[in-house]
Amino acid sequence: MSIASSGTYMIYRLKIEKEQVPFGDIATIIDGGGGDIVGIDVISSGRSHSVRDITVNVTDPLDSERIGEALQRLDGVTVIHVSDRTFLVHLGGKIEIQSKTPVKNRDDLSRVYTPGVARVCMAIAEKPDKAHTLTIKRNTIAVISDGTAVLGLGDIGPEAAMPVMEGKAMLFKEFAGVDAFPLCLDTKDTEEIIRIVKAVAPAFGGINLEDISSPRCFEIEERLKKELDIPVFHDDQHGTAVVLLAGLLNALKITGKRLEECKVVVSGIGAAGIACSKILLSAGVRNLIGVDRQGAIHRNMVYDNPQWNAYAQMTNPDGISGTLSDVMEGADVFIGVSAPSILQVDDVRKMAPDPIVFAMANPVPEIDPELAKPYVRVMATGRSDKPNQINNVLCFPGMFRGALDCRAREINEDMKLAAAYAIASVVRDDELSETYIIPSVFNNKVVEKVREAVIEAAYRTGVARKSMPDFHAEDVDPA
Ligand SMILES: NC(=O)C1=CN([C@@H]2O[C@H](COP(=O)(O)OP(=O)(O)OC[C@H]3O[C@@H](n4cnc5c(N)ncnc54)[C@H](O)[C@@H]3O)[C@@H](O)[C@H]2O)C=CC1
Ligand SMILES: CC(=O)C(=O)O
Ligand SMILES: [Mg+2]
Repeated sequence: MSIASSGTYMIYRLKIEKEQVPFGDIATIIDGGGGDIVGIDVISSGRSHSVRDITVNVTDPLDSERIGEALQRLDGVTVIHVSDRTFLVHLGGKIEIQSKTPVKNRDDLSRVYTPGVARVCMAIAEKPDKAHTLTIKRNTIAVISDGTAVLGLGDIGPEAAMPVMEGKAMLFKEFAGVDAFPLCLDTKDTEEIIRIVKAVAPAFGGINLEDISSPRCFEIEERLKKELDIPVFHDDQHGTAVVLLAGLLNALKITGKRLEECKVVVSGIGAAGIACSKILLSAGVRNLIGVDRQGAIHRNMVYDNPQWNAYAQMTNPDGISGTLSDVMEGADVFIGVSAPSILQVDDVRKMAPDPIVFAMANPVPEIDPELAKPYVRVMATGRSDKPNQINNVLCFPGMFRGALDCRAREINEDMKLAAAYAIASVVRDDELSETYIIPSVFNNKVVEKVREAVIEAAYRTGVARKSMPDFHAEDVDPA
């Protein structure tokens, strides 16, 4: 299974000599090279030649190169250029800033900027809390990364991380109306990241940390949570954990097992793996074994990573050691947040009856779902081109929508658990099946239900700063 196995659209702009080349020859080359023609647009047509854009779906980037080369070799065809629709959508970035009010004349100018703006500044200077209503803080969060654990691509640096962070920002806006601004930092230093985030925090109503590698991500999040009065949420930890729990609650309804009696193996004890393990323990799992590169994490070892020492105390009650393959014996549930293709079919075959496999590494899962399918009862991945997509996008838009709407000072454990149950509840019992345990990211009930559950939990736990009765009134009265 490759990064692009869902297919990508390539556009070949060809100059075709009409007398020399029947279109069938071009179609044969594309078809033989593994491409599907999905569109033909005539760009210009003269007496002797035409220029056409041929849009082709290819599953492997290497196929697209081979098709281009084969077309170039065809007498009477000139390949003018080849473009990749995925790259085209990234040209100049994917988001922009827009004004909410026009600036057409002197009167507009004097209200949005000086001198009028000065009165608003002074109102905030006298009562800093007004920043929540009179600035973008009310609806804007920062998506912050240092580019060290980007998807499953690893430490690819801040510039290369930007397309993912811009993508997250789009999803916040599209799904929940939250304005999100991507900030990729050119430092891996924990203290410097904390200092920078604190310094930019006045402009934002929340901080979404993204793709920061472990174990630094834990300290960065913990410190920022303590030192800031706005929600700080490391999405790879908690967003993933919330959606995983939602999916597992529904999968267990199908297999008829209880969390308390399941043996759960978690592969990859990094940011996502530790948070997934913690949420499962707080939801009732007792027998959970974490496995990383050197095998099962257990309490008879002392690890350099302090997170693992704490982890060993909370998990693996029988102190089992061994490889991933060893601990898969009799497991009811496998959760993968580690690396591509590390789970073998034989490991799945060793699992207890009705096994549940969530292979969530992106973009390539721990096991190809097609290979695992004959042996698992419920299979899920992080991918949008397969059934049961377990992806944190089901959580973070609604989570921040709710947190901003009640002006929560933090996102706590109750809010996360509430979000998980809310996501699970979107799939009704009469809809539930092996291939439908988790709602689609396009199901608009998800954000609504997560928002409501998060707000309710925020009030219940005393972290909401808007008073309940004023809640809707203030939405229409920004002063
Ligand atoms: N589907 C989803 O919503 C999400 C998926 N992920 C995916 O989970 C994976 C991990 O992400 P993070 O926790 O943020 O990264 P991380 O870098 O914090 O943790 C990864 C962990 O996996 C371990 N690991 C690497 N290769 C391994 C192997 N061969 N066997 C066992 N353990 C191995 C590493 O040592 C590390 O502890 C990535 O592929 C990421 O794309 C992460 C967040 C959300
Ligand atoms: C989905 C996501 O946040 C990740 O793979 O890192
Ligand atoms: Mg991420």
